[in-house]
Amino acid sequence: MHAEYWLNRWQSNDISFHSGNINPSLDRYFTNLNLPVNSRVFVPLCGKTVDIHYLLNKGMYVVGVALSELAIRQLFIELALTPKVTKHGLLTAYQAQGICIWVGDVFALTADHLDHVDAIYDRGALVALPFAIRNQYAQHLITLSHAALQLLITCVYDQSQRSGTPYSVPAAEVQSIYAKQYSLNMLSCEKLSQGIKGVTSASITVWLMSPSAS
Ligand SMILES: C[S@@+](CC[C@H](N)C(=O)[O-])C[C@H]1O[C@@H](n2cnc3c(N)ncnc32)[C@H](O)[C@@H]1O
Repeated sequence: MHAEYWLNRWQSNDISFHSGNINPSLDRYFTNLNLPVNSRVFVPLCGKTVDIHYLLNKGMYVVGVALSELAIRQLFIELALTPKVTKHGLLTAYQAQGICIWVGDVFALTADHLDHVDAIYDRGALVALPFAIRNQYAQHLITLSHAALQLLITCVYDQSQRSGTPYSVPAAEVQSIYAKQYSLNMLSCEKLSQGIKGVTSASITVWLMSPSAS
């Protein structure tokens, strides 16, 4: 049901979540990640975000996962890269210089598929998932990446005023799913002047999450 919803959205080009511009919070806070060139950045539920172009231009190796093969074909066309495509069970890898995108369900991905991860960039991923699976997703990311440093962007609004994505993920929920493994630093929390999808009071919150010393 969940997969079908997203695949239909890509099929009908109903991709209002996709922006032609680099996410301003990524540009503002990328240096906070302090990543050397050739670091491996995991972009879960990546779609064809132009933030991947940004990360590649910063010399990062990008690893992503996305349900829609159509999105990933478009991503490689827009990057002007010809991927090598290989099947690995339930997943298909699209690879080119500096990038590997896994097409399939994020929950089918294992740490072996990803290899080492230096940082995670989550924009439009946690907030794309319903409450019932967000904790499972968060624990899965921790397992996949061994709790790699993470830049997380969420939106916050009164969920009772609308249903559907992007879901509101308030600070208390971020803390409850991530505080065990991470030290959480809210870099910013800014009101959206236009609100979000008809809800007038909404904000965007950016978190820098560093692995806790164990
Ligand atoms: C809100 S969009 C955000 C895409 C991208 N992060 C961006 O910022 O443009 C959510 C994306 O997650 C993908 N997706 C949803 N559930 C997924 C899953 N279980 N595994 C992999 N990708 C998934 C959808 O196809 C969609 O492209």
